[in-house]
Amino acid sequence: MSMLKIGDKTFQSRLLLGTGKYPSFEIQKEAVRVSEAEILTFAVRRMNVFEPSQPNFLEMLDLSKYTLLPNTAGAKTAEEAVRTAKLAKASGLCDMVKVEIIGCDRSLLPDPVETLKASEMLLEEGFTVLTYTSDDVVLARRLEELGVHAVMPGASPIGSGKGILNPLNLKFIIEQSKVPVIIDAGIGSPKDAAYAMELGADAVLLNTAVSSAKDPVKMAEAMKLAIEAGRLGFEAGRIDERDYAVASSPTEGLLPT
Ligand SMILES: CC(=O)[C@@H](O)[C@H](O)COP(=O)(O)O
Repeated sequence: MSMLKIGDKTFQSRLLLGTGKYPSFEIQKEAVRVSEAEILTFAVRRMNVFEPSQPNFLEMLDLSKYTLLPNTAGAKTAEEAVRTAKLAKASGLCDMVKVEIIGCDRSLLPDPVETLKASEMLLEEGFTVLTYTSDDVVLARRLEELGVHAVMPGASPIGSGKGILNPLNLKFIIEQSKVPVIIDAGIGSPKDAAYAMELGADAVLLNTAVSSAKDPVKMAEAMKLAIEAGRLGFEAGRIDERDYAVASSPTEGLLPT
């Protein structure tokens, strides 16, 4: 299977894992292990990164094995997002950042205007920028034109588990993009993850589907396998769909009955 390239980094795994809402750090650690994810995202403002007295999941990991992807969750404006990203960089975490600026408290959908602005500001500051966006095709193109290193359109609202609501928009975004497209948010089950990959996505970022599953460790493995299967299927090239049947066995040269 081909590798995933984001900015100047390459990855074997096409699963990016969020780090919130696990029942315990032990279960989370095991889920991360079996998922074989190499990129872990976490909300800078929720991780006790700057509070040494508080428990911090990152302390439990061998960080040399992972690329950390700090995200700006909690920011409502471009300026707040930039401040958060700079804080993460100053602490030596990573110069990659996931721009996440929520514009609606109920749907948790991103604010397109602030998202575009923050992405531009962070690119100017030299960050490797991965931007969480809605499945808006034109906005995804504008982000790519700015120079972001990956676009991350949502499948459906964060934590909803509704899966892919608009496959056509995702297909358009994938077709037009020269940077990686990472389907982010709303994945509910392995079938959604496989579908995203079969559409041609470069990777999937998910959190709730694993962390809140009855058995997060099993689900982490299921997601890993689904993403691998979906990618392989995409690379193999699926058959065309047709309305009428075509016999699977040859119809010529049959023995007389
Ligand atoms: C962890 C993270 O970055 C989330 O904001 C992300 O969008 C995942 O969404 P789900 O929890 O729906 O997978």
